[in-house]
Amino acid sequence: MDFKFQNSLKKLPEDVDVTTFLEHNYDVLYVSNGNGDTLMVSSASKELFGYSESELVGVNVRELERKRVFFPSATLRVLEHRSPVTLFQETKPGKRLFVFSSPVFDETGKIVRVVNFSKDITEVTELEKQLEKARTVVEKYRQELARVRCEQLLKERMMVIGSSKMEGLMKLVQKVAQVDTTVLITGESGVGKEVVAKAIHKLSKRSGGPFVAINCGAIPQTLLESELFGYEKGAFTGANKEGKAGLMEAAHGGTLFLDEVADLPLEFQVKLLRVLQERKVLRIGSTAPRRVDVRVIAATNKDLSELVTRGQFRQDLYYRLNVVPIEVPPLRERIEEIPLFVDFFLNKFNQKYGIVKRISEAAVEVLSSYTWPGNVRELENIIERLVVTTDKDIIDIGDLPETIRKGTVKVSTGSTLSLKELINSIEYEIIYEAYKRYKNTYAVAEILGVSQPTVARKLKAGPSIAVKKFFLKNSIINFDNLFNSILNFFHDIKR
Ligand SMILES: Nc1ncnc2c1ncn2[C@@H]1O[C@H](COP(=O)(O)OP(=O)(O)OP(=O)(O)O)[C@@H](O)[C@H]1O
Repeated sequence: MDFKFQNSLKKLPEDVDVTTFLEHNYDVLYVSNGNGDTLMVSSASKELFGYSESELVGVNVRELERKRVFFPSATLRVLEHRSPVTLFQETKPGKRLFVFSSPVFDETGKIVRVVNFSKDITEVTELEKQLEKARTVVEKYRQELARVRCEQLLKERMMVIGSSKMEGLMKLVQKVAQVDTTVLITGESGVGKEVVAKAIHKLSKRSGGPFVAINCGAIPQTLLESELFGYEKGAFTGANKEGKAGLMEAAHGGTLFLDEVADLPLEFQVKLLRVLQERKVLRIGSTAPRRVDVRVIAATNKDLSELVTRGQFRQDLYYRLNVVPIEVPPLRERIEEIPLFVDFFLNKFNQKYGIVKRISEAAVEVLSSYTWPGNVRELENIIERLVVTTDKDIIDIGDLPETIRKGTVKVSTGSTLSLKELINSIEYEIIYEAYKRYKNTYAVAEILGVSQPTVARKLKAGPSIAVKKFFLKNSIINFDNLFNSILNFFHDIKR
């Protein structure tokens, strides 16, 4: 009979590289007739199917599939679709085969043979499984390592993390540290944006590499390009004779921290964007770009999206930097951390100046009720000043600067609060303070001489929106501050 193989390769799905498959020798050849009866199996059949050639010849592949000698049967799929198939097959002795199966037609288009070439991939599959297991183990170790490193940060007392807000932030930091994505850290001045950037670097696989911080606002515009990208020898008058690598190259293998990124001039933003996209820098005066492997973390205390709207920051660069945004909350939103910070900085400056100063609980309490417009940096500066200037061993309330002792933040007389709203805010604060102490609206009602429903209603209503805005605007967070602020307010009015 005149058999001819269909020109089957052209009809295969594109992702199946059968040529490569056939070039690599197969382990078993299996031939059936157009009815699915086994005509011939090569000698590996005993090992791969659990049956010898003589046991299989004459048996129909439907029966063999039903008995799970092999499953699924490639021959049956070929008979069904009248075209070649490739599939993975499990066999009775637990082997896994990759099967390429093709029909053979006679002149009338009838399938007269189905030929299977099978490759034993059991070992490969086993290896893949082991690899997957190994990957899972590595991933577990990686996560564990990140956790240990994070603990280390705390143990080495590198940073204070003591509020639910900062704990949540650190969880995000641990996650982003594992991947090389660009991060944009936002937050008021002095909240610890650089500290967070350093933590990301420390927790990442780049921790062995450099951490290069650039204050984009502090470098004169004319020097930005040479500072960041470097220059070749003789690139411009006054340039170093040997040429110089820029900070970008200095950060190779590590992390580049672009602080105050909003201060970059627009023309320079285009150049930076190109470098970030291509990961290559071109030194001034050079024509050969150099590859740089850096992870970029940017920070700003400005609203970049607002600057984009105003056309002062390039939108494309904004998107490039704002892949993962992290917002560091101001110190007034994590006041529970203030005693930890006091302790942290006291230790730091005791060590720096080789002295042993302590601080009274009462002084810590006063420090904790101040609103810290300058955030952590302001608190740090004050502790340093106290350590250096206080004569006694124990720093007490009397040693604190007057502004902090009074707990006041200057209130501008341009306030829009009416007298009624001021009275409302005082009333609310009194009820709220009493409720904090007695934790019972009936007790509060009795002490303040009002009815319980009044207490409950006023507590539920809270201060008016105008009062809340007033509080925010003047950074008032507690009763002492409020009271002092209001006194100041009246004082200013009287003058
Ligand atoms: N969580 C923290 N633990 C310990 N020190 C901190 C922490 N946060 C901030 N600091 C300290 O406060 C000071 C200000 O922090 P940092 O420079 O990171 O703030 P920043 O937000 O980057 O400020 P800027 O907006 O001015 O660039 C630094 O001396 C830093 O060491």
